[in-house]
Order: sequence, then C-alpha cells, then structure tokens
Amino acid sequence: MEPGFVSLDGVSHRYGGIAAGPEGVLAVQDLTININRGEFAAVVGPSGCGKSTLMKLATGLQFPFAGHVRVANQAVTKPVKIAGMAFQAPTLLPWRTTLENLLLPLEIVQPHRRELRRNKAQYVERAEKLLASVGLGGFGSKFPWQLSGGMQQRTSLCRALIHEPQLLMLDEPFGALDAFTREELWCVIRDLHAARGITVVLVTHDLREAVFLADRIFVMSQRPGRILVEKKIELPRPRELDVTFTKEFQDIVQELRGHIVQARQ
Ligand SMILES: Nc1ncnc2c1ncn2[C@@H]1O[C@H](COP(=O)(O)OP(=O)(O)OP(=O)(O)O)[C@@H](O)[C@H]1O
Repeated sequence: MEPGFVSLDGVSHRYGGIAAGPEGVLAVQDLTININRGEFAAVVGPSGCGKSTLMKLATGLQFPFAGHVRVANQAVTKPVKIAGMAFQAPTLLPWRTTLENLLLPLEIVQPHRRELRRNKAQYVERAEKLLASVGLGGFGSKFPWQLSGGMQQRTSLCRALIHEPQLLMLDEPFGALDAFTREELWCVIRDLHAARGITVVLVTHDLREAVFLADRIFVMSQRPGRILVEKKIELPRPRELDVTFTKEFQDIVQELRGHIVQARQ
C-alpha cells in the first residue's frame, strides 16, 4: 500500500479562524495522521474530539491555521475532487428520484458536467449498476420518501461513489439506523472496498463497526483532538459477521474502549 495517501501533518484548526484568537474553539491541535492508498481507516474518539473536523480538513472543506494537509501527493487548497462523502443523514432531495439524486454531483462538478450532457446514457448505466451493487437494482425511479432509512443510506453511498472517487469519506454513515440494517450495510461497504480498492476513511462512534471494517483504527484525544493510539486490525479478510462474536474480536473492542475511557479523562 502506498503510504501517505491522506496525510495531515501537525495540523491545528480553530473555528472562527485565527482572528477569533483564544475565543475561537480549538478543534484539533498538532494532529498527525497518515492513511495509505487502498487502506480502510477508522477514526474513533470521545464526542466532540474533532473527528468531523478531521474529515473536513482532509477534503478541503476547511483549512488549518497550522500544519499541512496532503491528499494523493497534493497540498489540499480547495475541495478535493477525488473524494466522495457520505454523512449520517442521507440528505437526498425529495423531489428527485433515486437515480436523479445519484446523478446530482455529476451535474455540478466538472469535467463530469460536460460529459454527462454528452453521454447521459453511459452515466445512467453506471448509476444503475451502482444501485444494483448495493441491492437497490430497479429502485432508480422511486423517490427517497418511498425508500426505507437503510435504502436511503445505500443511495447516499452510491451518490458518494458515482464519480468513481479514489477516496471515500464516511462520517457516521450508519449512526441513525437500527442494528440489523447497520450490520447489513457494513457488509455492503466491506464489499465495495474489496471490489474497488478505494481508500476509505470512516468516522464512527461504534467500535464494533470500526473493528469489523478497518485495517487500522485511530483513537483521538479529547478536544483539541490529536491521535492518541493507532491500532492495526489483523483479523483476516474477507470478514463475515460471525467474526464479531469471537473472543479475538471482542478483546480488540474492549482494548479500544479502554483507550477511549482514558481519552475522556
Ligand atoms: N462551526 C463551529 N463553530 C464552533 N465550534 C465548532 C464548530 N463545529 C464544531 N465545533 C466544535 O469543535 C469541536 C470538534 O467538532 P467536531 O464536529 O469535529 O467533533 P466530532 O468529534 O465530530 O463530534 P461528535 O463526536 O459529537 O460528532 C467540538 O467540540 C465542537 O463543539
């Protein structure tokens, strides 16, 4: 795996900018993290420690006042086009069908915008294939309100993948779902990662989710966040849900829980 595909080096970020001075909220401080190309990384930590801020800094939605952010060997100075993002709320437009929601990013971002106009059929085919790959084949013409929460979250995942990103950033994507649907979607993400070889960064509160999916887990400190612990997950792949019942798995979850309890103190 190519090291440093996503790299934050000594990064500090304050909400309100430098002008806010000590009045602003120092969200992360001296944060250093390196994620390899093709790796599945998970970021866990106490509430409010700066996990979402890390995601925003890595994708160029926000910029630090100190330190360096690089993605695919380039300094991040604007929103990163090779990234796809999905959040806890699927945020689908209710007046557009599932398929139209999927195509939305392509209508906005160049060079896809130009290509979409020229070659719509090819993009529609790609969207339909993506929907089929997450078990939503044939649902393209439905509106979001005709889909269950889990189906909407699958759609949101497809929308994050429609421009074939090299980097997939997931911020608590399954937080609002019931336990069974969540575990079903773990398997969807696992398979997407295995099939596409993309780099995934997952922010989650759910330690079982992190251990099931990730190659490496980063534990953050209390705000201002920095990386306290880095844990390599050696469980062999492909992982089935059964692995979550093994002692080895539960020991790792327990160890991580201990780190977070310490981080909270
Ligand atoms: N726009 C903002 N203005 C001021 N402070 C903010 C803003 N956004 C976040 N913060 C603060 O910065 C800190 C880091 O926020 P962030 O959302 O990155 O944390 P998080 O770890 O993702 O939180 P959670 O686990 O609760 O989702 C938090 O303490 C939060 O209160």
